[in-house]
Amino acid sequence: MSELKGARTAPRAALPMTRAEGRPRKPLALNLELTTDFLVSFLRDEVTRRKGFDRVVVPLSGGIDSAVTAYLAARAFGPENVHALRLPYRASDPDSLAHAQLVVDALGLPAETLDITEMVDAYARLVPDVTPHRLGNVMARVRMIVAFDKAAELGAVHLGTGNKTERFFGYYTWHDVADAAPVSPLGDLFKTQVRALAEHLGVPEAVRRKPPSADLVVGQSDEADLGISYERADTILIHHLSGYGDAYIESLGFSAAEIALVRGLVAKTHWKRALPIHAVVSSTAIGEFYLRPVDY
Ligand SMILES: Nc1ncnc2c1ncn2[C@@H]1O[C@H](COP(=O)(O)OP(=O)(O)OC[C@H]2O[C@@H]([n+]3cccc(C(=O)O)c3)[C@H](O)[C@@H]2O)[C@@H](O)[C@H]1O
Ligand SMILES: Nc1ncnc2c1ncn2[C@@H]1O[C@H](COP(=O)(O)OP(=O)(O)OP(=O)(O)O)[C@@H](O)[C@H]1O
Ligand SMILES: [Mg+2]
Repeated sequence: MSELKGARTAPRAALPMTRAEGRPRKPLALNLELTTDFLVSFLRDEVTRRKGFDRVVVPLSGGIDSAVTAYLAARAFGPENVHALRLPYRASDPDSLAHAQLVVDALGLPAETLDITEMVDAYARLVPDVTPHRLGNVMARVRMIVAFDKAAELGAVHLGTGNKTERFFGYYTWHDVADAAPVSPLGDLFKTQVRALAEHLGVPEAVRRKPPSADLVVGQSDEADLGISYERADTILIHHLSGYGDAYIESLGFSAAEIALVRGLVAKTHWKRALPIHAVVSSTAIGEFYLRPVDY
């Protein structure tokens, strides 16, 4: 894997084609072996070589994104160095715990369950009219607090699990456990690519087959919230991002309403993909004049 050592960008052969290279026939297809090698190498490079940690915490929900993250981490650091953290709330789907356990057992990970109900409900008592949507965001951010503290206890960093589809749709809680993580391996993979990778890595079928859910509000599912399936959304999204116009995307079998939905979700969430903004009042402003993007 020497050609991958130190690389932050996957070799070209792992990436789908862009418009400039001709019409992609299967634009979401990945070289799964090469992508796996790259992501394992990326994790070692970012966590160990650049940051000096050899253990990670993976908040494990029983869903496919955190399962794939755990599988990659187990290859990168060895299962004994991947601490699986299950963080149920009292209203969480019981399957979430059971499916997380399947991953723990399959990989042989050290695992821990910390119930976040008291933390979340303590806040809910302060704000009795809090809506389910807002309380869901509180849960997601409470998980972030716990993941950082667990990482501090273990001398580790926690891994983010966000994928590219949810990042482009702004379908996550800003600065939550999946977003505000030091290192994230899946952020440039569409959800359907994460599914393909999950099969390639041998993630248990029960985890791969169930409908994606944030599990923050009872009965919630990603595709119902978004109003479109990931299969259809990803194909529209990759063509939109590669510069194809509506007429061409419609010719692939998508409706004007679906295309408008996808374009609209991307357009209204640019702010979420950016870092918090600081006023600039000097010639020594961080990120403007003081540019040191990588710590060595
Ligand atoms: N234009 C703008 N520029 C800068 N900041 C802006 C802003 N608009 C809102 N904000 C701020 O951001 C807040 C809203 O954003 P945010 O707090 O993220 O919350 P919001 O976008 O309202 O909700 C997050 C959505 O993601 C879903 N989710 C969350 C976590 C995980 C998953 C999953 O798939 O697992 C899904 C969740 O169910 C919910 O539907 C506002 O309250 C405001 O403080
Ligand atoms: N109950 C939980 N325990 C531990 N971590 C959780 C829990 N719920 C959510 N998380 C963390 O938040 C992340 C975001 O949730 P999300 O639902 O997007 O991903 P997922 O559950 O792994 O996959 P899917 O999208 O298929 O449900 C998870 O990947 C996980 O890291
Ligand atoms: Mg989930």
